[in-house]
Amino acid sequence: MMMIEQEDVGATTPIHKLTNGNSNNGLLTNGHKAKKDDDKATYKYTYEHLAETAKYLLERVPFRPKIGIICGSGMGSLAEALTDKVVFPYNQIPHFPESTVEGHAGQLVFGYLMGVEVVCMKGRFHHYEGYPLWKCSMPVRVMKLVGISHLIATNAAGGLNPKYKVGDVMLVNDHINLMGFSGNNPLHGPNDERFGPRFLPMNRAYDKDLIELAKKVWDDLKLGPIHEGVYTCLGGPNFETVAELKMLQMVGVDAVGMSTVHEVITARHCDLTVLAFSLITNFCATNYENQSEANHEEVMDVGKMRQDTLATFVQNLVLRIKKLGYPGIK
Ligand SMILES: O=P(O)(O)O[C@@H]1C[C@H](O)[C@@H](CO)O1
Ligand code: HPA
Repeated sequence: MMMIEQEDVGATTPIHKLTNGNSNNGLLTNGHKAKKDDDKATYKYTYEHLAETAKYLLERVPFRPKIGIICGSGMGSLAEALTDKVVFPYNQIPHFPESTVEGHAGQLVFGYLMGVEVVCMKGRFHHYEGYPLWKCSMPVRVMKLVGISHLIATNAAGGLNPKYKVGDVMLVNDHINLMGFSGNNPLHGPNDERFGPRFLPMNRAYDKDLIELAKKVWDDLKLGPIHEGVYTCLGGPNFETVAELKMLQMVGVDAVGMSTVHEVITARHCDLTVLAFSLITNFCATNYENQSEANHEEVMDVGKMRQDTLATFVQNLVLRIKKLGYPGIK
C-alpha cells in the first residue's frame, strides 16, 4: 500500500499552490482559502479547480479507475479488500473538504477490487457538516475526471417500508429530492457545460441494467432477500420525528437517509452510470408508542455487522460489471 504523506506532496510543486494568474481573491491559491469562502453562495469549484485535483491524483496513481464507490456510514471496510492501494487522506488533496463524521475515515483510496480498477471514497460529505450540496458532491466530479464511468453509492438508512428488517439491503430505484423542493440543489448556480447540461432528466437516474445485475449477483451469492425502493435524503443531523416519518411513508419513501441524492444528481449531470444501495440500519418509528430512538452508534454497528456480506456483494458486482464490458453507458 502506498500512502501519500505530506512529504510526498511537497516533493513536487504542490498543485494546490499554483495560481492561474487571476487575482480572484486567491480562490485558486489553496484549499484553506477556499474553506473560508464556504459560506459564500457565489463560490463554486470551477472546472479548473477540479481538473487540478484530478491531475494531482492522476500523477500519483499508476492506473485509471473505471468504477467509483462511495462508502456509507460504517461501511468503510468496503475499501479494505482493495489491492495495490494508493491512499490519499482528504486533507492532503487539493481543494478537497474534510470528513468530520465518525465512521467516515476521510480517505480516497485507489486500488484493484477483484482485479478491477476502482476508486473508493472512505467517507463522504454531508450537508449537516456545514458543507453546501455542491461541495458535498464535488468528489463525484473529481472521480469522473480521473476516469470513472460507473458510480456505486452506498448509504446507511432508516427503513420505512414495513417489510424491511434491520440489516437488509435496498437497491435504490428512485429518489425524492426533498431538499431540492426548496431550491437546494448541488447544480444550483451557473452551469459549466464541460460537466454536463443545464437541464437534465432524472427519470432514469438509477440504471435499470445495473439494478438487474446487482439483483442477480446478490441471488447468485445466496445472500437472502434484497429489496428495491425509493430513497430520500433529509438535511440532518437530527433523525426524523414521527410526523415526518409518517409523511415520508405516505409519499412513497422506503428508506430515509442524509446523503446520496445530491451525489446521484451530480453523477447523472456528468453522465455517470449509477447504482445505489441502502443498508437498512434501523427501523423508523411511525407511531408514538414505539420507544426506540435512532442513534449513530446503532447505524455503525449494523454497518460492521453486515460488512462482510456487503464487501462480498460489491466485489462480485464490480467484477461482473467489468466482465460485461461496463453496461449501462448511455
Ligand atoms: O453517509 P450515510 O448516508 O451512509 O450516513 C447516514 C446518514 C448520517 O450521516 C448517518 C446517521 O447515522 O448515517
Ligand atoms: N434517518 C436518517 N438517516 C439515517 C437513518 C435514519 O433513520 N439511519 C441511518 N441514516
